[in-house]
Amino acid sequence: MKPQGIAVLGATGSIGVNTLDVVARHPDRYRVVALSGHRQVDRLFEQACRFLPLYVVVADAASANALQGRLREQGLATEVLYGAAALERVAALSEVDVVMAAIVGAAGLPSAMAAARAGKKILLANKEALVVAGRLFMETVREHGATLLPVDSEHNAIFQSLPHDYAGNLDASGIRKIILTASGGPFRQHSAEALLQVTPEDACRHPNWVMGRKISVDSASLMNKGLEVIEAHWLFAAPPERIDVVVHPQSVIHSMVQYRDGSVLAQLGSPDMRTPIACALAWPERIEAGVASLDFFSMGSLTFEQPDLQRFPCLGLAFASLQSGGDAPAVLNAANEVAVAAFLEGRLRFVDIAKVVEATLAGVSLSASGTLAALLDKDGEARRFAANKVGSC
Ligand SMILES: NC(=O)C1=CN([C@@H]2O[C@H](COP(=O)(O)OP(=O)(O)OC[C@H]3O[C@@H](n4cnc5c(N)ncnc54)[C@H](OP(=O)(O)O)[C@@H]3O)[C@@H](O)[C@H]2O)C=CC1
Ligand SMILES: CC(=O)[C@@H](O)[C@H](O)COP(=O)(O)O
Ligand SMILES: [Mn+2]
Repeated sequence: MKPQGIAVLGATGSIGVNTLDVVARHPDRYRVVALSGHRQVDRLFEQACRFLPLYVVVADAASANALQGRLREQGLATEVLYGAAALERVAALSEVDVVMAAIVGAAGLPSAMAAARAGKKILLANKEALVVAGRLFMETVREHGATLLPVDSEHNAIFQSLPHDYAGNLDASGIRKIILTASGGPFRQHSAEALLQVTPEDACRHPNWVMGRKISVDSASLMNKGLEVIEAHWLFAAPPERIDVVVHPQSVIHSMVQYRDGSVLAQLGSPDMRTPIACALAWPERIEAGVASLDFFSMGSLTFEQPDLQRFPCLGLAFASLQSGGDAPAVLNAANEVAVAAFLEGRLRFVDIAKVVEATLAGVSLSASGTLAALLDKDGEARRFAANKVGSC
């Protein structure tokens, strides 16, 4: 069997590194064609030396020139490209069969769309692409015969728990509800007063998962779960009222599908992203991912709670934006990206993230607009509004 060509966009991040860990276990199956990073050029250099891609992509010309020189010194033929257009180019290369979309934030949308337009097999970690442009992204996937496989652990669990021939109709498949599990994050048991004092380091200390800083803060605010509700809506054609969120602090059950006859199918596993990555890479086959089996006897109990929307309003805001439809989720996402960046830089309190998002949803005019250009314009407008709001918090 000829190895499949893979482009890992966001290779230097948490998902990217885990993807390369799985890929390295299967040199007979996968050949790395392209890797991208943004600021972590040293890490990208090491990855290029190990995986010998045809192309690497970095943020700017200066980094590209420096990296090209270092790679030449090593005798490597890898070509270094830079900028957003280069990400779109490598996502559509004829040598690429599979694109891992693992850039964080709305910045990952154009390259994920390019992969869809080129009819690639897309392993989607970048949930923000679906939050910003879910309808358009799903239409593009269908129109160009691309294959979309969810990598986000909850959506991968749902994908595994759905009928294999699921065609986007819950009723036709006898499904009552999609049940997303949430760990509750590092502040699950914090009082409202304690939340006033938390730091970026506290927020990035997730109880179960090791992840990038932006998604870690989203998990702490429950915005991650809100983004995942919107992601599930588009991936599985599930209306908001058919999506439930259940807090499950152990992160062993990664999500569930409840059927009409009372059955609930779930996917369980250790909290290790190599499992959903390997599942998506090899589907419908199963490959070794380097993840140990669950040890049921040492696991202790699995528990469940209601999410608390008073202390964690971001989840409610995300549901409300999904109900509003149109560009409201894009506005929610843009405001959240601005607020989270400000929090991580020490310019905003944790509790003010939700306030900035709420004010932006109320302050920016919302519309039913559908084109990518209109959504990106709205994203820019929402970012400017949110940045002003951060300044006045
Ligand atoms: N981490 C996890 O376990 C999970 C992550 N996800 C989702 O996967 C995506 C990636 O998350 P994660 O790996 O944690 O994030 P990281 O912050 O660890 O990595 C992000 C990657 O994107 C690159 N990047 C950042 N900004 C830009 C930009 N403007 N243009 C191009 N590339 C950029 C980074 O480059 P560099 O580091 O070189 O600057 C890095 O390679 C997110 O959408 C997240 O929600 C979903 C489920 C689980
Ligand atoms: C690993 C993964 O998929 C993350 O999105 C994870 O789910 C975060 O956990 P919580 O948002 O449930 O805390
Ligand atoms: Mn998730």
